[in-house]
Amino acid sequence: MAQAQLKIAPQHQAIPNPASHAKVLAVNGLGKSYDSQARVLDDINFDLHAGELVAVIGRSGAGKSTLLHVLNGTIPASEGEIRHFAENGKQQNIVELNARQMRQWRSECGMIFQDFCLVPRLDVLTNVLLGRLSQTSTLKSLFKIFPDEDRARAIGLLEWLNMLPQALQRAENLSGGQMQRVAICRALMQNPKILLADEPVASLDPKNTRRIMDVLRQVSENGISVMVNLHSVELVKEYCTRAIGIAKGRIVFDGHPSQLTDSLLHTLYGEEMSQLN
Ligand SMILES: Nc1ncnc2c1ncn2[C@@H]1O[C@H](COP(=O)(O)OP(=O)(O)OP(=O)(O)O)[C@@H](O)[C@H]1O
Repeated sequence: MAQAQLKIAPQHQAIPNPASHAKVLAVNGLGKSYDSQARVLDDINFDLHAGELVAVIGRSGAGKSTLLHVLNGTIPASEGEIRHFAENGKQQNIVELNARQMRQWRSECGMIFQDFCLVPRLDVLTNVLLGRLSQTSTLKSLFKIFPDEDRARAIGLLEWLNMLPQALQRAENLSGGQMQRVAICRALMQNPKILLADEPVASLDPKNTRRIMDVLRQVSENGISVMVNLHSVELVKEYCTRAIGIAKGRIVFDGHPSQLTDSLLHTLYGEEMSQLN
């Protein structure tokens, strides 16, 4: 996919529904408990399709972040299965992968973390190139030896997200919105089929928020399945093709954002309703 040439799309009038596209994930009976605590995720079931832009919503502590981390494999599941359907027809259960297979899975399932996880003292371009880490030897990355085609792709992605002027700046000198864009470039560098974004617009100003949401929409329109934790129902309704609502670790809503009624939102957010926008 040539994300590097993509341009931010203009405002969309109607949200398409890509639920009929190829299934990429089937999550069945997924559960998670940390230590001996009660279940943080309980009997989670859903399918994910190519090109969907799915918002994961719910009050603080509902389990949204945990869900994305379990899908990505950075946190192990306690029970259930996450079945991945690859383009070549192969299937695998993510919860059963060994370490090598898990590294491969993480290159297909990119994740943008809440705290960006950039290397502060490295320049922006190298941070983006580190997205190829699973496909490059550690020694080569240590000495910043990357193939020309990877460099060209990284530069293309930075250009797409208007970050090329900062390419040689240290990541630690960037603003939050700029760091978020670099984190997206790094995740896309892996050429993922699925992109998970854990609160990518938290603490961003309105302009940067729209910029990031426009990018996520563009990515999904190119066939990548995007799952994003969001706290703004307004953004969910404007951008997402589907919303999954979680309360106390269970899915209580799975449907089109336009179906999110006040009563459903009240079930999801309780007294946090007043803080929504
Ligand atoms: N590493 C951990 N060890 C123990 N408990 C954890 C851990 N991480 C999260 N939890 C607990 O799991 C529950 C769900 O947390 P999670 O971060 O997934 O919620 P969230 O919906 O993403 O919340 P927020 O919107 O505030 O980020 C919370 O009760 C939290 O305290």
